[in-house]
Amino acid sequence: MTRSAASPTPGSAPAVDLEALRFAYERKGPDVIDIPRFTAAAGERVFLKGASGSGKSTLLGLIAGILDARSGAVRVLGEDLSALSAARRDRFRAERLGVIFQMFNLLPWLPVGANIVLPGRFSPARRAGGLEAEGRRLLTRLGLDPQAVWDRPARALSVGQQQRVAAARALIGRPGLILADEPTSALDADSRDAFIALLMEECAASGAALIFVSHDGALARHFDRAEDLAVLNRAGLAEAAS
Ligand SMILES: Nc1ncnc2c1ncn2[C@@H]1O[C@H](COP(=O)(O)OP(=O)(O)OP(=O)(O)O)[C@@H](O)[C@H]1O
Repeated sequence: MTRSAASPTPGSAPAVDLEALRFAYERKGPDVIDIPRFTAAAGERVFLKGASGSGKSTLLGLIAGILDARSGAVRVLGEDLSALSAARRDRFRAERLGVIFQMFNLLPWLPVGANIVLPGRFSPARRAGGLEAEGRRLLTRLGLDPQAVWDRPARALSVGQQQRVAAARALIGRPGLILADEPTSALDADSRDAFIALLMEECAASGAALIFVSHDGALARHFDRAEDLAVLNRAGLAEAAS
């Protein structure tokens, strides 16, 4: 289901470059991920389709440096993650990646605005420019009124609104790569299409690559390229999951 690929910026490292990547949750357990090769060019927006349990969140965890590969290479924005300590990987993630993960929810007791500008606390690189102005601009673009929500605790928003706040937080400070794990699951079809269109525009404007995973193949048409995890991942979890 490969579509036309975006042209990479000449001379820039791929956003993601996986080679002979294998991962298991248990030391002697079966592979959950077995991907011979996967690359996403700088600035490329890639859709990864996979059934529930096919390894989507696990793969994003490996690309984000949250999980350690059993073997193989995970290169992200030119950095070989296996060569970094866990602490350096955490810093790399804070400085260079934007994540919209099911498991990385907002801090519920913090106001929306504080959640959005949080990446700037951990990374000088993402502090450049007016963080608050940029956060308010992103919220507006994502269909939320900053006046109304900036000072409200995140937990007071609906799940769909919280997903949009998480998107603004991921985009702030122009990270080189955005990882998104089913960020539209709480949205109706119209809001979902609008959300994806805006996410794509914001990634294009900031030059960020995007890896977006979902079980919903209908979303593939929005992206530069679409891949099926059942084909990419030889661990063969998809049959078991479907
Ligand atoms: N912490 C864990 N420990 C052990 N096995 C796990 C763990 N997390 C996931 N798995 C297993 O790894 C496989 C892939 O899970 P993963 O969460 O990556 O799938 P997914 O495609 O993201 O699923 P979903 O769409 O339902 O979120 C599944 O068989 C799952 O049971």
